[in-house]
Amino acid sequence: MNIDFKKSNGLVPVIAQEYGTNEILMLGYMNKESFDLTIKTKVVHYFSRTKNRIWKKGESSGHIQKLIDLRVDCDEDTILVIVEQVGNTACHTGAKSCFFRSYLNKENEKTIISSEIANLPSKYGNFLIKAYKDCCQEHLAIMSKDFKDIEVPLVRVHSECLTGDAIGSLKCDCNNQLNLALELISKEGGLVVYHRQEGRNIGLVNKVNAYNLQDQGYNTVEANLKLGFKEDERNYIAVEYILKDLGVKKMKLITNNPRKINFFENSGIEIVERIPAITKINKFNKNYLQTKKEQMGHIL
Ligand SMILES: Nc1nc2c(ncn2[C@@H]2O[C@H](COP(=O)(O)OP(=O)(O)OP(=O)(O)O)[C@@H](O)[C@H]2O)c(=O)[nH]1
Ligand SMILES: [Mg+2]
Ligand SMILES: [Zn+2]
Repeated sequence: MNIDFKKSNGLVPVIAQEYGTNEILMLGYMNKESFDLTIKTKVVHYFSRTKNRIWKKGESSGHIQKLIDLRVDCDEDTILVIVEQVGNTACHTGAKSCFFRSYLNKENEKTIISSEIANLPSKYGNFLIKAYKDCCQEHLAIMSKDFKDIEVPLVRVHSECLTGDAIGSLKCDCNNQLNLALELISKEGGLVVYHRQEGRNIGLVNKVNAYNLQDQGYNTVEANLKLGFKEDERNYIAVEYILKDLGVKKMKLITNNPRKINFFENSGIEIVERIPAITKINKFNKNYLQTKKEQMGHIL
């Protein structure tokens, strides 16, 4: 396989895509030298047209791109690099992807698509479900059958915790909170948004690395920071879209987290009441909950 560096005066466009999520992160250029450096070091080096020199992506921010695969297109004049994006940030603005704005849709608004509504009988009762897909994840809205008739429904926005929700991990309170929310909406009517931003949006691999650091004595906040993330990397853009799509104008939000409340206060959806999501403490999640209270401001 050859790469046609001659076609555009020694430079070839390079699309960077995140391994795992397939998210498009950025477009850059490579000359032969930066290409060779990338292959040799397994860290992506571009040729910066602005700086007019070889540019190791993340050289000053630390947000380097570890090379997982490099593909060449059919006529060998465009490169696709599949990368692990360190720090979850490819864009100099702090956004994950440089393509965070939409020209067709409202500025800064992400394009979100959705499914039809279907029935979901469950051990909690009979629900309706509707799935959504944004740039990065698929999410699920779980509604009680009478949801549309309730003026101020109970709403739980639950971030994905595979270890807790599916495996029953005792390190956190996620599984219990999810059960509590599903029981409540089944009884009183309402909605659970299952928000697939795993591990406060650092993803599963990074969360397990954070757990490894916690095994070594770091707390949940310190572990995130040590891995180069903020304590909480979540955003609720998709959730706001989902709530508005389902016609929620007022809600009783089930949460202990002041950040979630702040977000929705600026979204135009009124929080009429906060319903605490307090569940059983055990010896494995005691310190985790203590840290959330002391360092993340959770109302516990
Ligand atoms: N990075 C990281 N994420 C964690 C850890 N433990 C749990 N999580 C994630 O934390 C998130 C918890 O989600 P939620 O329960 O919806 O949010 P919350 O901040 O606890 O707020 P409320 O439960 O609403 O009070 C999930 O995405 C979990 O996967 C951890 O030690 N490190
Ligand atoms: Mg929680
Ligand atoms: Zn959890």
